Order: sequence, then C-alpha cells, then structure tokens
Amino acid sequence: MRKPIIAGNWKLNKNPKETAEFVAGIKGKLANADQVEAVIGAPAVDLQTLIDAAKGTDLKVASENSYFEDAGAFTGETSPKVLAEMGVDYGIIGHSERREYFNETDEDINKKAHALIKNGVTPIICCGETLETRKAGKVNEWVSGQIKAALKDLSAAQVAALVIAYEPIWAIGTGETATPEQAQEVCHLIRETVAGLYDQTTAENVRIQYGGSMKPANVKELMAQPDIDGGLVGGASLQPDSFLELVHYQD
Ligand SMILES: O=C(CO)COP(=O)(O)O
Repeated sequence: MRKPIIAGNWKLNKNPKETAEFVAGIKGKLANADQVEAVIGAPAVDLQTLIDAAKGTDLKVASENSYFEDAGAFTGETSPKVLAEMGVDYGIIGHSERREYFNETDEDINKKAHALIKNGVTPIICCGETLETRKAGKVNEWVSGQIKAALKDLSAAQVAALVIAYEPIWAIGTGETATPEQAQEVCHLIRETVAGLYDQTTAENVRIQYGGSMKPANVKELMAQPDIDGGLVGGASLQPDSFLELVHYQD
C-alpha cells in the first residue's frame, strides 16, 4: 500500500521567522499522520529553523535542491551529505524551474538522485511537459524520457522507495490545474515506464505526486485517481490552514 504524501514546495518564499510561524500554526494539527505523510520543502536558508521547529511533530522536511557532490570547491551549492546530517527527509530535484532558470539537465538530476540516495535522503524527482509539448502530442515521449534519464543506474529497491512528481509546466502557478483525467493519464504512464524499466512490484511501490495549482478545492478529486499518490504544492502550501486542508483531504 502506498502512503499518500502531500508535500509543500515553498520555492523562494519565507524567511526563518515566517518558517517558525508556519510550524507554530500547524503544531498539534497533523491529526492523520498515520494515513498521510506531510512534508514541507523549504529554501536551504530556512531548513535548520524548519527542522528545529518541526521537532516533536509529524511534519517531514524536504530540501528544494541539492548538489551531486558531498563537499569540495563548489561555491554556493548545497551538500546532500550535510542535508542528511541535519535530518532532512526528502530532497526535491529536477523541478521545472531549476531546469528552466538554472539549466539543469537530465544528467544532473540523475547524479543528484544518486547523491541523495547514497546519503539516505529520499529524492522527489520532478518531471513534466510544457504546453508546447502537450499541443504537439508528445507528452508521453517527453515525460517517459525524463523518467528514464533520471532513474539511470538506480536499483529497483532504490526506485521503489523514492517519489516522482508529475508537474505539467503549464499548470504551475497559473491557477490552471490539469484535469484529474489528464493528471491520471500521465501518472499512469510514469508507473508503466517504471514497470518497463524495472518490474511490476517496483512500479506498484513508487509513489507518484501531481503538482500544478493543487489546492483545497481540487485535492480530493486529484487524490481519488488510482495512480496519484500525493501532491507537490506551491502556492497553496504557504499558509498553515490551506496546507492542513490539503493534508486532511480525506476528512
Ligand atoms: O511547482 C509546483 C510545486 O513544485 C506547483 O506550484 P503551484 O502549486 O503554485 O502551482
């Protein structure tokens, strides 16, 4: 059974003070931790505050990006080894904003996945197509290509334990959500791709999130889809009440 995972991705929002305030706002209110995993992905400069504030709660912590080397002369980068030492649970990698604005390639993302796993941090690997690719009818080929590249040389056991986030770029921050059917179709394709690369058991274990304007008003119908196991949420994860509503979508 795949445990649903609702993860916020704060992007470049919130400072340490706002981070602590957010956690104070959800403290004692994650009532369904045995049924749904709740995660917040925060900027690197907020992670220590988030980890300290989340102690004693069921909230898990994610980084938004990390490098593929543990240490060395890599000015400005974030070490996956240090993230693990700090107690970070998940590492978001390959977000479309990183691919677009910071020129991250599929090869970088694969190296980052290996580095996180080596250090005991669970990757959340993002994929998704542009509107142009969708209009050209090339979603399947594009997304399965991203998945194959990101998972290169990972073992079946490693893939079964990680999380894949399908985020159609045209739905991110636009208010335009993919329909549950559109999201399900691609999440199913991702699971089929994993089954083809590995086996049915691995495909049945890997968790797949949808991301792109997920909010309290649409979370239920998206989560009702058989291949959608969670959400990666930007805007609607910034306020405690909205995040709590998403985590409690089953109520
Ligand atoms: O990019 C996203 C999460 O990683 C989605 O952002 P929004 O929920 O703001 O559309």
